[in-house]
Amino acid sequence: MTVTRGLEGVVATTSSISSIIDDTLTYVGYDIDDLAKNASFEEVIYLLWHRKLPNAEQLAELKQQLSENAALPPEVIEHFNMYPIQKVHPMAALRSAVSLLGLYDDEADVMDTEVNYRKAIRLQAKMPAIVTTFARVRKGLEPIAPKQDLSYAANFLYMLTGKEPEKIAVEAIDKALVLHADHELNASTFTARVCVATLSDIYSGVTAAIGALKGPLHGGANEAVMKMLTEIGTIENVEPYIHGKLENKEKIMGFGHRVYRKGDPRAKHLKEMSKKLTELTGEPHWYDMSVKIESIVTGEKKLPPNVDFFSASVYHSLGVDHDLMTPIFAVSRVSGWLAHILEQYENNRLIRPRAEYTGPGMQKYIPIEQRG
Ligand SMILES: CC(=O)SCCNC(=O)CCNC(=O)[C@H](O)C(C)(C)COP(=O)(O)OP(=O)(O)OC[C@H]1O[C@@H](n2cnc3c(N)ncnc32)[C@H](O)[C@@H]1OP(=O)(O)O
Ligand SMILES: O=C([O-])CC(=O)C(=O)O
Repeated sequence: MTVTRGLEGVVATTSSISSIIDDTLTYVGYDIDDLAKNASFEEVIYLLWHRKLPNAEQLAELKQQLSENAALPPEVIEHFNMYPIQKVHPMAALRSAVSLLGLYDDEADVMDTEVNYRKAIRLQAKMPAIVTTFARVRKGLEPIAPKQDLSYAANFLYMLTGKEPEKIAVEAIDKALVLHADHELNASTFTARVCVATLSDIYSGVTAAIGALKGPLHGGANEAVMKMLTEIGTIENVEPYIHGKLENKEKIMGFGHRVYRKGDPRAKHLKEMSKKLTELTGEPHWYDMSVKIESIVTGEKKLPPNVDFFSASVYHSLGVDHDLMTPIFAVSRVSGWLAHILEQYENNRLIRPRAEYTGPGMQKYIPIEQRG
């Protein structure tokens, strides 16, 4: 048996959703740079789910479906009061809430292409309300119902703050959602596909994927980057802090990638946004510190920043609580998970690799009274 640890380089499926070839990321053949500049998140959802950009009518229909389905069932809102919400990480709350949503969807276990598409809309639509309701309830604030006439990104900010968001904030969130929407067979997407390849339901697949995204080696890295920036505190402290970590063989969060070698094409967009937003908020030190960290880590370890590195200072500048950074990633990535889940159902085969056994050889059962 040949063991490929971490399945590095293993091609486990075909997919027509997104590709990473020679450090270029495309969604259905559209370069991420093109989409980041021009597309709205709703257009990207449509693209990932239908493999084509929507025309005006199709986009309007999707937007309407998303806003009609954006509100949470009262049972899901109430459940946030049923556990020690102050101690719970929002990713754990999101994971549980998505699982709970499945209990209130009469079609949760219906395996039919059209029904699965309807479930995808319902789930995508509700993700912002889950995150923002949790964020408000834990502060003792009333949840805010979604507004029908707002875009997906604007509604997220509106439900979070209760105020009509500024244009620049909406544009920043919208672009971040576009940039995070899909990424070939990353760990959380693979998790979703493994789960539904048993012909389990969409809610189970997305619940499992949220669990995988939560870890700091994957989506959880953006929150870890902000924690690092906060610990560093000043530009003068960057060098001793980063050198200390590298000397201790500790990882610098937000750097490195399993697939990209020269660099993550999404990072430059977030870097640009970080510069602009940190200047606007009068806190340019977050950007300056990030750039200095980047120059040390790329210089000494040859590791470029990934999507999570500059997104930390972007979200911080938008006033987002630091532990909501990974949930925002999930609000975007659920579009990719759902595209992959639907693709998996279309041409399913159980995903079941092998393990090379390294435990003891054949042993004979020993009755408990004879064991040492
Ligand atoms: C959305 C996303 O998921 S993007 C990734 C987000 N995750 C992070 O930012 C966490 C930090 N980065 C990492 O842990 C890794 O680079 C990963 C998990 C992204 C990729 O991991 P892998 O492909 O398995 O690489 P692996 O962890 O084996 O690292 C290879 C070598 O580079 C080093 N390395 C990799 N990333 C880093 C880092 N961020 N800081 C310092 N060294 C690093 C490792 O220590 C290892 O060195 P060694 O060969 O001397 O032991
Ligand atoms: O592809 C990966 O391994 C991780 C990543 O960048 C993502 O999921 O966006």
